[in-house]
Amino acid sequence: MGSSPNAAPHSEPSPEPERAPGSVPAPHTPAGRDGLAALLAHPERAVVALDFDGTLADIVPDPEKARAHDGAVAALGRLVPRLRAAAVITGRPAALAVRLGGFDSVPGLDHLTVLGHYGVERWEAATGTVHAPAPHPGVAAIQAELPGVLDASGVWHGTWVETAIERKGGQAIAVHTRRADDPQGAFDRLRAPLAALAERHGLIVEPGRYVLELRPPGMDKGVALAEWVRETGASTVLYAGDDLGDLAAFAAVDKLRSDGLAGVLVCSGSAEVTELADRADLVVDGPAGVVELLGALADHLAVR
Ligand SMILES: O=P(O)(O)OC[C@H]1O[C@H](O[C@H]2O[C@H](CO)[C@@H](O)[C@H](O)[C@H]2O)[C@H](O)[C@@H](O)[C@@H]1O
Repeated sequence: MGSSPNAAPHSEPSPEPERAPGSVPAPHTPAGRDGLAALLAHPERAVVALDFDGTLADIVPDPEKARAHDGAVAALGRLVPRLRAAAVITGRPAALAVRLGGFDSVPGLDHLTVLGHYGVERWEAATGTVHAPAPHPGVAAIQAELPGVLDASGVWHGTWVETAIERKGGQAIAVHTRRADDPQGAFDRLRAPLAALAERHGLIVEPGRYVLELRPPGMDKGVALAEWVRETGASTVLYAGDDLGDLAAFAAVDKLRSDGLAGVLVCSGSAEVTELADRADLVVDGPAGVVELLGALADHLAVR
């Protein structure tokens, strides 16, 4: 997709990773192979962090209808008890990710952490509670102005504007173009006016898969991941993501590796986003491939 977050679909299949012994797919980089070897040798020192939409959940036109891919929660339930810790790091509100993912009250996931809104919110399975800061005042101001800005863009007509807006618990607001007649054209046309709107109210625009999210600055998945890994005391980290918002987490893993930790970067591959595949140690075939990887890790660790 080059510099655009949403590439034109193509028909090339995702690369099929080689299989390491025990049928865990093998990373194609030396650093990734070292990271995987460290995870398999000492899972009690390893943590796994995963993005939600596009990584644990298939992309669907209506954000409310996203659900964890079949087998994702079961695979996590088998893998996570063998690790030091696990987290889901998502742009979604933490409680919504928990509901859509079905992560609560799952055997094996009783110590899962969900970091929502790119790390601003935190949900712990152990307590079932969410910690969230007070909303940035700019979000409410933008909510009031946004329908007018979208109407003026001419991308949607009438009530369709409302289907484009995702009100994210007052902490951020997302504009989706996937259901517009021309999703990429709408995305391109809205980018500048939404950037201007965000700037007027002290927010930033986070571009994603046919989505432009207006959210407060100061936190990203890289900061969230690095802080959480430090907190766990882990010496190995595996991170899996699919979208531009995950690049900060990829950069954090690179930095942790330069500090001496072992790491594995997994791309949940899609035709819509190619930037992560270029930087990953391992590319798998979307959420189905992620679930297969989690299951293979769990199987391997079960027979150790
Ligand atoms: O960090 P993530 O868990 O990947 O969340 C990022 C955004 O994902 C969601 O939008 C994406 O998934 C939708 C459902 O499949 C899809 O309709 C949309 O086109 C995708 O961009 C979510 O709705 C956003 O709020 C998240 O910020």
